[in-house]
Amino acid sequence: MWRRRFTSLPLFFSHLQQVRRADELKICQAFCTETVKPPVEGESNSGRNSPFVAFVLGGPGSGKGTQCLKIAETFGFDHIGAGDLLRKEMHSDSENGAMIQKLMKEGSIAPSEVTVKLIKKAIESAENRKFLIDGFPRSEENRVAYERIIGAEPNFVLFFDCPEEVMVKRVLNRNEGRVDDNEHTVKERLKVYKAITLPVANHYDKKGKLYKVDGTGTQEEIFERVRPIFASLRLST
Ligand SMILES: Nc1ncnc2c1ncn2[C@@H]1O[C@H](COP(=O)(O)OP(=O)(O)O)[C@@H](O)[C@H]1O
Ligand SMILES: O=c1ccn([C@@H]2O[C@H](COP(=O)(O)OP(=O)(O)O)[C@@H](O)[C@H]2O)c(=O)[nH]1
Ligand SMILES: [Mg+2]
Repeated sequence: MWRRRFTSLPLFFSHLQQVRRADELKICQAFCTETVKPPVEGESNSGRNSPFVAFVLGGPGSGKGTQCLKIAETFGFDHIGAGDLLRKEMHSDSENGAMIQKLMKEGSIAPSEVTVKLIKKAIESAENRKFLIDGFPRSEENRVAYERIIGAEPNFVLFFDCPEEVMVKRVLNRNEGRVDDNEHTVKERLKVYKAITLPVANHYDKKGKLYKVDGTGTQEEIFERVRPIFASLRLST
């Protein structure tokens, strides 16, 4: 049976030397509380086998993908990049391909049912039961759709806090041939992020599930801020 346990609280706090007291309280709440919503019949995978899920949020270029790779490698999580799933769908023969490309170019958000369906499929097809869901939910509508279809809230939410000018610089230097890595789209994406995605972070903050990490500095420096959070998890099957 899949169960979550948060053990060794003293060890956990000793790891968090650089973390402010308020954040310690938040992360403690994050690991100690969990609300599981009643699932919609036939749509949910919640229950005894529900996976351990961390949403990873932050603006465009805040370093979500980069840090997820490190977390996945170090702590054995599967990394589900919502944007990566949509790009894969866009490059396939899917009926949604053209629509996704248009939305990405505009910096808009894809319909929830499309993204949640892709995420659900990725979760269900994995052997792993620990997931980082990177870049999702991007709107309150995304969040509600996920919680309804998956039938559970995330266990906690990691949030990379980064100044706009740093994020823009990183995006414009990303050089991965993405349709949205240009000055016009990044400006649109920042507007969408502030108006539509930040309320999702605020929602989880109010529930004590948000863990905010300073997203500035080198990749290694940032990972050293992230490491204690995951090092303190005690998951058992
Ligand atoms: N700490 C960092 N310092 C400098 N560049 C970074 C840092 N973290 C990531 N990058 C680079 O910035 C770009 C955006 O990072 P990425 O992880 O894709 O961010 P996000 O997924 O949040 O959009 C990538 O080219 C990445 O290599
Ligand atoms: O849940 C999601 C995730 C991504 N996107 C779209 O995909 C783009 C790129 O997302 P990604 O997470 O790859 O971008 P990042 O923040 O990593 O730069 C976003 O601007 C949206 O257009 C979306 O619609 N829903
Ligand atoms: Mg990314």
